[in-house]
Amino acid sequence: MNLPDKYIAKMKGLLKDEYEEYIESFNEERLHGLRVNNLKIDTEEFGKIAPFHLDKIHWISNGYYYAKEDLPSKHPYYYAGLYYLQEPSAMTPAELFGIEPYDKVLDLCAAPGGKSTELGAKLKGTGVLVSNDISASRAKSLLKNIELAGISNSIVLSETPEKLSNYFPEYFDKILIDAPCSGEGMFRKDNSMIKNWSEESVEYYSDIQNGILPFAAEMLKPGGYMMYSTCTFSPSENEKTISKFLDEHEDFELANLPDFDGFDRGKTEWSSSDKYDLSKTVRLWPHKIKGEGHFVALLYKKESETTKIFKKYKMDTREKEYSVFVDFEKEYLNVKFDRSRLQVINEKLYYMPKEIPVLKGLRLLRTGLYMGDIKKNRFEPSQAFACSLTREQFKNIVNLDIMYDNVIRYLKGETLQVEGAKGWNLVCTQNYPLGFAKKANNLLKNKYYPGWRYM
Ligand SMILES: C[S@@+](CC[C@H](N)C(=O)[O-])C[C@H]1O[C@@H](n2cnc3c(N)ncnc32)[C@H](O)[C@@H]1O
Repeated sequence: MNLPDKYIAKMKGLLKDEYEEYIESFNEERLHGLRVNNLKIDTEEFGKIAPFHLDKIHWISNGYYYAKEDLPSKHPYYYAGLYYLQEPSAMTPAELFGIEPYDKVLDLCAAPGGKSTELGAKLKGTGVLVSNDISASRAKSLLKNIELAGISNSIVLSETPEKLSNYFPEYFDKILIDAPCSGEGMFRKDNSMIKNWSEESVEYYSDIQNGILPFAAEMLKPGGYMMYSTCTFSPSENEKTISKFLDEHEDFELANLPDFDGFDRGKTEWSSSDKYDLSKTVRLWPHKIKGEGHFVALLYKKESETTKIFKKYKMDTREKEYSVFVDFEKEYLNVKFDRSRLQVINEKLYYMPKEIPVLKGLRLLRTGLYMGDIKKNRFEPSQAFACSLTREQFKNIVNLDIMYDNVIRYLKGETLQVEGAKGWNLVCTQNYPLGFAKKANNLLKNKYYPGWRYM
């Protein structure tokens, strides 16, 4: 491991007696983590059906370590959205945040969606999840992961925090800032992070973090919580960022995070003042826990009267614009969608979250669930819609046995010759939805989204 001399000197200074243990942790194999998507399947049930070598991650209720040779990204259950592959320590912020159904949640630096997909699962289809990333290309993978996970109540954006703050004043109950950082905690997992490291890069990221936090604060309701996390060790990006923020925001205070075996705490002596008890924050070290490096802080915005109002989004779609969907619903669905949330935009039908602000002028990748396309005489359901459904919600099912190659053939976009009712079918494996197909004559026409095909 070729660590920069200046980095070694800095870590020796921070860790003192513990430095040798830290360095030895680089000789250990990196760990592989998988987080079960509880929107689709219960954690214990997944443990029973998954053909992987699983070991529970002790501080993550739905997290498992898997063996490298399991290749879970190649398994059809991955395509059914049953889990997300994520480094174990990176699961910590969403696990500790205390998201509750009906919360309005913002994930400000969200791509590619490791934490957003869990925040969405914890909302259980209620409230609203706004997932944003400043990088338009990274926001595209974020959208895919949100759709694959079956999260239906989300807005996906690619904006600056400053611009967002004009649209969502004191709107959110909870905001996660998983900040861009110098990535020191990922050195063992990703060698390229080492090459990009310099003392200047630490200062560069610290400036960005200090720039993001005040805008996040403006979007949080009084009485709401803001979580700040990084995957780096440097105090300038962790304790010092938090103490600087608290110096400038007297309406905020640090909230305590729980303790688990192997957790270390943040250090007040590593911040720029002794005014705040940084031991309420959490530090994860690769020599103390089976995971990489992470820092997590929880901030509480004190209660006060909110004076901020946001301009409400008004639905402006009349039933006749989506009448083809109503026919589709009668013929194929066992659920009825709330008419007041259906919105047609450019011949696409969306199921919108409730009580959202006007979004005009923002770089939007998705508002709500993209259900499908309104064609002249018919409705064409989308891949995202298939991912949001359970087997019970659709009338015609083609259930492919996981043991046979028809599952992979379907995911590759091939036409199958299998039994099925005429018209639209929800294709599942072991009753977990994968996508749509349309039965005509004796063939099952494959409607799996071409951009997501199995490679
Ligand atoms: C640590 S990564 C986020 C990882 C993500 N939360 C996950 O769990 O998959 C930080 C992200 O912040 C984004 N970013 C950088 N500067 C930003 C800014 N000023 N506003 C919003 N996002 C920003 C980057 O594009 C990057 O995707």
